[in-house]
Amino acid sequence: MSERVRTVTETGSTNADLADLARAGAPEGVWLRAERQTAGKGRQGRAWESPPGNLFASTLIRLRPTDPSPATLALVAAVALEDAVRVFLSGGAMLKWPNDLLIDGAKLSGILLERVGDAVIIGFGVNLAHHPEGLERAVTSLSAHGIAAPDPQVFAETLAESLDRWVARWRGEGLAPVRERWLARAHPAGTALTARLADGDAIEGLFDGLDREGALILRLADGTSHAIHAADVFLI
Ligand SMILES: O=C(O)CCCC[C@@H]1SC[C@@H]2NC(=O)N[C@@H]21
Repeated sequence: MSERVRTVTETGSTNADLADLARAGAPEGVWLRAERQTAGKGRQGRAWESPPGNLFASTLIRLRPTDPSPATLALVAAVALEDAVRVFLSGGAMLKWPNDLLIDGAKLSGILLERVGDAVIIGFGVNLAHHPEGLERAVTSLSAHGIAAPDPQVFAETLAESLDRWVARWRGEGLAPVRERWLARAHPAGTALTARLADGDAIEGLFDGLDREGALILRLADGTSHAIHAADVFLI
C-alpha cells in the first residue's frame, strides 16, 4: 500500500519542517510524520514531549481567497482528529476549545497551527502509547485507557483522510457543518471554564457555544456574554 504520510525517524519539529517546505513552495496535502521529535513545540511556546510510540505529524493548507477565516482551521483540525480517534476508541473523545481532545477530562492530544505566508501549518500530537507525567494539568494516552496503542503510521493515514474530508466540507459548505460537529463533540453548554488570556488575565464563565466565526462564548456571572478569540481554556 502506498503511504500518503512520509515518515522520518527523528527531527526537531515536524511543524518547523513543514514551515520550511511551505516556504519552498510545497503544495497543500503534504504530510510529514516523525517517530520522535527533539524540539517538539506546543502552544504558547511550550515544549511538547515526543517519545516514540506517539503521533507527531504535520501538514499544510494553502489558503484560497474564497476560504472561510483561516482561524477556523483550528476547529476543522479538531473535528478531523476526533473522527480519527473515534476509529480506534469507540465513543471518541471530548473537545475543549479550540482543539484539545480530552478523555475523562485529561488531555489526549494537542494541535498547533502556524501561519507561513498563504500556508497554514497544522501539527498534531497524539498520546497513543505514552503521556507525560507530573504536568500541572491531567494528561492521558489511549494506552492508559486500556486501548492497544495504534501504529502511529496507521493513525496518521487515518487522520490524513479525515482532514481531507473536513477541509473539503469547510471549503464547500463553510464553517457551519464544522461548527455543528464541534459542538456535538464538546462538553455540554453550561460547563464551567476558565480562559487564561495572553496577558495573564483569566476569565471564568459557563460555556455558551461558539459564535459564527468559531470564537468561544462564555456566559459570565453578571449575565453578560463574552467572546474569546485566543486563550488557554481549562475545565474548572
Ligand atoms: O500545546 C499543544 O496543545 C499543541 C501541541 C502540538 C504538538 C505537535 S507534535 C507535531 C507538531 N510538531 C510540533 O513541534 N508540534 C506539533
